[in-house]
Amino acid sequence: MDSSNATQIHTGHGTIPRNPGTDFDLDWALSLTANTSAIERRCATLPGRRSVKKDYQAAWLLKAISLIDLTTLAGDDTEARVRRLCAKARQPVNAALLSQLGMDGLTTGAVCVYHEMIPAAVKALKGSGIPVAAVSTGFPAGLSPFHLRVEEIRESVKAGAEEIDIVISRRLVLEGKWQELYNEMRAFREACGDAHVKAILATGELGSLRNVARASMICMMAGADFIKTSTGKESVNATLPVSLVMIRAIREYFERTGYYVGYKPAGGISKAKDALVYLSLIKEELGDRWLQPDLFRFGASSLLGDIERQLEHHVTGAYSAGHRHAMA
Ligand SMILES: O=C[C@H](O)COP(=O)(O)O
Repeated sequence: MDSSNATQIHTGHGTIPRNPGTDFDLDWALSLTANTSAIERRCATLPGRRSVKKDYQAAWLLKAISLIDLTTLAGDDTEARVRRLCAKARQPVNAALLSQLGMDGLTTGAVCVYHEMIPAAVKALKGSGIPVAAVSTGFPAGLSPFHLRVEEIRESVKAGAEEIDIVISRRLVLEGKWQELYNEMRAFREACGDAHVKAILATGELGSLRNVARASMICMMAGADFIKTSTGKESVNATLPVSLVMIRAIREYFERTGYYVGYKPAGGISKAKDALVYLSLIKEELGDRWLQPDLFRFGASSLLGDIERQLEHHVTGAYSAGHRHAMA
């Protein structure tokens, strides 16, 4: 494997090497299995656990905001909608509330749009440091001609996207064509150049958790910077069992290669309490280092609204409790 593409990723949390990928290793990929009932048992315990402590809930909700790829992926997207979304990414929560919480300057992790909307997003985010992510390669089905899918990546990078969310060919997983999947992912990664590539597996269409584990590993071997569950357009999108399988594949890849790969659950995550469960899962399975925007994102179009409502309740609750205390 030529690792000349390997670069350092500089973040506010230190420098990590970008995943250059490894040689194709079929035995390794096929050694991954998934015990569905053990995975479901593990996931069932998560919502009741307290890795993300209740007392610190507001802080965790603020952390969740910093990890959102704020998304609009609709056929009727307009530049005006994208501009509004970018304004929200720059200032995700009411400024007075942020100030009360001591979090002036908080932004979302990125804004995620279709190719046509990249220029509007780049312009609206100028100077903010918030990257534009573009979905690509014939998103969401990924069934356009291969050379056009590769070209779409190049065009999106040229237009200013710093992150590219590609979709894999699900049929390659369903037909067990692992070498072809590796080659496809490798080509997508190369077309991205310096832009970070997130590999969307569309897990709801892969047939089994074992396929999810193997597809995760193949994409990481081929140089994915992130693996992502879903497009948001499948009938089943991000779930906890799928997340556990993908996260454990990330851990195994890290333990064997020393390379960090990020994780992005996406699709249908719209409640603050669900976001906290995902953060618990990451904290327990991968550790705090993965709870930074360079290694974790939520792909979500409506999560921010619920987090904002919960934060408002929290602050109002804290103030009224303080008020009661002061008047007693
Ligand atoms: O990648 C992001 C997803 O498409 C967003 O899905 P959502 O609209 O269900 O939050």
